Amino acid sequence: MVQFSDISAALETQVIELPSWAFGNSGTRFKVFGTPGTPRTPQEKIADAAKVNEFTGLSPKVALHIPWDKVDDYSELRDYAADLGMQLGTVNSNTFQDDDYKFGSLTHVDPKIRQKAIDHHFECIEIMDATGSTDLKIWLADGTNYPGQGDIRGRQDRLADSLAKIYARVGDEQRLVLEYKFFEPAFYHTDVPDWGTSYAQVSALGERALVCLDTGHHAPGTNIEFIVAQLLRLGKLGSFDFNSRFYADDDLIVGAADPFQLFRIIYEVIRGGGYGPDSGVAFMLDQCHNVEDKIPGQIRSVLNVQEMTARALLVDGDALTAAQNAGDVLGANGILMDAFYTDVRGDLAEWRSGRGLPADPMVAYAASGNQEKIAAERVGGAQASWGA
Ligand SMILES: O=C[C@H](O)[C@H](O)[C@H](O)[C@H](O)CO
Ligand SMILES: [Zn+2]
Ligand SMILES: [Zn+2]
Repeated sequence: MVQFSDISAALETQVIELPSWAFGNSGTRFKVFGTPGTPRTPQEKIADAAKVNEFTGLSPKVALHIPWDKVDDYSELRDYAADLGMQLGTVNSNTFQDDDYKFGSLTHVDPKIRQKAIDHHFECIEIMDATGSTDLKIWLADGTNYPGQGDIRGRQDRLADSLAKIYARVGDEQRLVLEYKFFEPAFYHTDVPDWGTSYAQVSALGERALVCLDTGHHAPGTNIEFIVAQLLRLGKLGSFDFNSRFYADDDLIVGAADPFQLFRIIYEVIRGGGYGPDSGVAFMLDQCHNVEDKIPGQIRSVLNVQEMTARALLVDGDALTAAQNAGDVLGANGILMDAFYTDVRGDLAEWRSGRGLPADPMVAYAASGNQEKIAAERVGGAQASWGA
């Protein structure tokens, strides 16, 4: 039986990267709600991410989205973050909000439009050089809405060519992660719809090109942990965009909709060697808090990942392997379920207290008065939101 004390050290190394855009206003096509205290600048987003790290000790890294986090001096932004104990992480490109990309970006039939999209990624790589970021994350809205609208094969060939040009500029200490998504905003075909396509495209590039798995980007019923196991086996899982969903790409708090799925995913990460500081697998959140306050929403999120990580680390691997090899169906399932049903919240609270962190970060943050403080201070100016 694995005890909590056996996994305590493994929990020390967990790093969950926060998305700067989760602190801005986001919403749906129906409405983007404003919230008192929402940041107006990349600096205020980073300050909010630092608050999450202050109360959880889990999130010393914040991902940027370009141009949403555009500033004049990125090394200055790096220093600003460092003063708050934060590192600037993954740089997310954006080729989904420019009129020129209506019919595609890296897949567009017009070489001028493709070059414009490629140049945007060159700009992102220059930003990475200034921020010290290692990962360039590419998610493409590219796709079509009607059969016949686009040449699926031709678009794949143009995508491969564009990615090769971008990859050639990626530094030796840097990586390119390609995110897939089975639909939206395209509703007939998406050019990078599944792990197989992302794998095929990044494998053609080289060893520093990897797959990004967003947990909200699969068809209902998809066994995501199987994809995790396979990509780890192939050495091509670069990063996660963690969130949860009831229906589509809802970008809800990770673990909120299906904590058992999160547990199963993280179990396969651990089993496949994808957990730990040298695993090369980045844990990032990709969420939007449409109705709940954003800082506590992010605190809740990183705690959910930590909790399911602790439960997955409690799986008695030896006993499980023995039961699997013995064909003991219910025994094997029972061993995994025992870990999942182990309530680790008390142990985690003690674990935090032992490290100078609040036993219950949600309660501590609510009592800190920070939410009221930023609501009072951040008046005037435009609140940050998707698209701005
Ligand atoms: O659905 C879009 C993807 O999840 C991307 O990761 C995107 O960049 C992110 O959601 C912010 O819009
Ligand atoms: Zn994503
Ligand atoms: Zn998404």
